[in-house]
Amino acid sequence: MGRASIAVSLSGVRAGYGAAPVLSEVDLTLERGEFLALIGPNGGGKSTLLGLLVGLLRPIRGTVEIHGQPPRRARGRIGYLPQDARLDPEFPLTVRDLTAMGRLRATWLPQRLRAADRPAVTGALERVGLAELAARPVSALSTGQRRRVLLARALAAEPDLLVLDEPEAGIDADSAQHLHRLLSSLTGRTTIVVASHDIDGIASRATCGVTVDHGVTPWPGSGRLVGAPVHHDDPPVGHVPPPDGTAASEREHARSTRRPV
Ligand SMILES: Nc1ncnc2c1ncn2[C@@H]1O[C@H](COP(=O)(O)OP(=O)(O)OP(=O)(O)O)[C@@H](O)[C@H]1O
Repeated sequence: MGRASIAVSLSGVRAGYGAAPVLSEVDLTLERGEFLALIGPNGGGKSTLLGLLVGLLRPIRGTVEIHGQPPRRARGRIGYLPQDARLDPEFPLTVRDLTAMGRLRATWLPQRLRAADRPAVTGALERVGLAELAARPVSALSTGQRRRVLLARALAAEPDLLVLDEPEAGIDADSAQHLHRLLSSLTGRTTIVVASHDIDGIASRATCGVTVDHGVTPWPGSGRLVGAPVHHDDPPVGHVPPPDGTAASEREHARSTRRPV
């Protein structure tokens, strides 16, 4: 694997919000088109890791690169679904408006949507099954529908890297099935990083995975992910199921109590 095919690279990363780091010694390399699942306990650092990828958080130590650039410079290539997006209910924004924000560049200058942006917006709404609600105010949506619009916003960017923080949260069973199919259809073309507690759904569809618990531990078969640099004779990208176990909650617990190696 050459440098050009590397989408995400974290090397010797330590990150957090205060004196004690949340994440330490994180090395992780992801090839273009791979679908990486992050699982782990509450507070383990999944959102923190995603924040590093999208440039919301800078590492205390180490480097983070997206397509060879610092994340802030690569922002135009990243679509991000945050876990906790605050939407002002008083702000008169339609479903289409919010989705279209995914097309805007990261700048404070006023911008107009170009005609060429419209198909991407319409396509993103169709992909999340909200085309019929395009003209509805966001304030009139259910929690799950709002989540799906935010996913549409991330998709509308037509990103090289899609970063999703618990996309399954609050959505119904049909929408979850839809989401699984969507992620499978993007795999191989778009690099995907998803933090999820949906081990049997989303995480089982990933091509590789790590448990995040103040460090990262690759799932069996995903060893290539940890430790840069990556070499040409690495095994090909393939589906890597989450470790076996019994009930999903037990599996989650087993993983969440495992320490980084
Ligand atoms: N903005 C912040 N300021 C201070 N501490 C924070 C902040 N965001 C997260 N933390 C702390 O960092 C740690 C990791 O949080 P993070 O949200 O990354 O975990 P997570 O694995 O995504 O958890 P969950 O599964 O609950 O979403 C937690 O102890 C949390 O309290």
